[in-house]
Amino acid sequence: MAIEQIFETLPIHYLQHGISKFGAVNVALALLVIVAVGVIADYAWMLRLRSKMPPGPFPYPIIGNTFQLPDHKPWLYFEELSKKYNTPIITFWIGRNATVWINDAWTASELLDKRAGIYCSRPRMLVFAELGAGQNNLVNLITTTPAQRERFRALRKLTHQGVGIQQVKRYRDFQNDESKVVALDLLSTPENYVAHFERYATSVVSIIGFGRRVGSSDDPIITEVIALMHRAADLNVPGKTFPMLMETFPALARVPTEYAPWKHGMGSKKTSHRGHDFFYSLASEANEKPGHEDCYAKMLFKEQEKYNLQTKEISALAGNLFGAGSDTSSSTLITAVLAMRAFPETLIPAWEELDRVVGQDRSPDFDDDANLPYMRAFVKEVFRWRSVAIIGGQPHAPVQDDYYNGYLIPKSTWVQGNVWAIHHNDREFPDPDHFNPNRFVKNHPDARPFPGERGYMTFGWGRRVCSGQALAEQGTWLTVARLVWGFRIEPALDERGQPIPVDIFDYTNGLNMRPQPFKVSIKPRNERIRQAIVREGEQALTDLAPYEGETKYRMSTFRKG
Ligand code: HEM
Repeated sequence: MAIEQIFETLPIHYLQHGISKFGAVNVALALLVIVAVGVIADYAWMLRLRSKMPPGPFPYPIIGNTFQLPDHKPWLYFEELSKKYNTPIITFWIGRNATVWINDAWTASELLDKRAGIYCSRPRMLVFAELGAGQNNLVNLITTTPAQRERFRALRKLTHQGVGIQQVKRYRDFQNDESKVVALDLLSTPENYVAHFERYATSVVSIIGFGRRVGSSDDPIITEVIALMHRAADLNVPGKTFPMLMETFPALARVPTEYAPWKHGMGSKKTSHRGHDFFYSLASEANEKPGHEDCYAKMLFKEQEKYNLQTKEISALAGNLFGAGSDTSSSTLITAVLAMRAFPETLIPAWEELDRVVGQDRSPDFDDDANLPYMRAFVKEVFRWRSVAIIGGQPHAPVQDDYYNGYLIPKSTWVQGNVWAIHHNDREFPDPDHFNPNRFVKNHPDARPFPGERGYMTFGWGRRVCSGQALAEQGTWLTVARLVWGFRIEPALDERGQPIPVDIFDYTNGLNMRPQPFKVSIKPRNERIRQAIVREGEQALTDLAPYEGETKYRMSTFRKG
């Protein structure tokens, strides 16, 4: 803390006065001594803290370990460090901030689930929160004081009124219809499978939020909003380049955005927290439009007075549907296609089960879930194999000092669950890069103990566990089951007729990761199934007609300020 305080308490007029009285050289020397003493005191504080915290690489003054971070995929590096220090939790200094990385399922469960009351907060996050979605957005909300905790409970309750476990059952009809449209679209333009998944995921949350479906991949909600979410996910990976380097040098965040290229446009007053005004406008537009009385935006306005909701809060709650629920769900579906392409042997038992239980004249429905245990295991393995939120989303932070195995984890420390390492531990998941649904088949020899009933930690932990988990799980199950039931996912061929290989490690470097574009052949399994897909898809489009509509707002207009 010492250094920041020195700079903050050094008003410029004292400096001018000092220079005229003692001369520039003397003042410069005095300043140097003050800075040196400050740095030494600060470093002593860091090292003292380090001696009590979980092990990790030795930090340097001011910069900590920041410059030891790799250029890409830091989760692999933290997994390695955990092995090197032979401990499930390690400490890594981002500048002068100690961050703790949990690399093991049992430790994550012990700290983040069992001690959920302690690890329920978020740390101060400069890039993701203060310059990004806002520290007061539910996803980033700090909950150290009783007032903050009360606000957190209110915002979380409102979110659950939109996408809680009970609520999302109401959405099954249109979610199912949108998923049938995906299958229909895959018949005509299979090469655009990524766009179809993005449209599906965005449309589902848009109907929930605003009573309006997204019928085309050219809809600005996709071309502008989702593009922005991708950018945000890419910029928010711990790293030694800007903008994340501002976490190491927080003073740089104070420079006005127009003079600070390192901020990558973040924190601009004109855009007021990443398009907030845009989401508020979308919500109030939906609120004023007659019909779809049960959409989330209308509920927020109805509850505005009771919960004293501010404009920014309405905006953030509405925007979170897209921010948290669209890229995540579509990336998971892309991963499912990669798994199906790379591990075709896993489809044979799935087809056997689907043909036996569902048949070929209709696609699987929510009611079939209980009778399709292998399909359920298949989807769980999709969530485990390449989890989209690869570092568990935003960090947690303890609301008080805590001890684990004798190590101190100080209040407000940045605590991150390394989902990559957790889901790649040989002890729980032998041969972890092998896509193997049998790991989740009850009593199968490939199944291993894992904390919690789900068998994976893809949706986070404790009080901050993903609010949209039920929605994402039911939609992913249904769409993956429909894909497996309906299609052969096989190698695409190059111009010489040779199969084009895929690389199961070639993923993006984002906070939410997805496979890099890959080519694949997607064809209906047979004519009978093709006809069922057409019939169901066309009916779904008719049933979805009441949700057709346009918004007059464009995010680009707001962002130009
Ligand atoms: C496959 C899809 C999804 C995945 C893998 C996912 C994963 C996550 C993860 C890992 C977190 C952080 C949890 C933690 O801090 O412990 C999170 C938080 C959150 N997610 Fe999701 N998510 C998905 C879909 C959704 C959807 C569809 C919605 C809503 C429509 C949603 C809304 C949220 C919200 C509001 C939070 C913040 C919770 C808080 O801080 O209290 N997510 N999600």
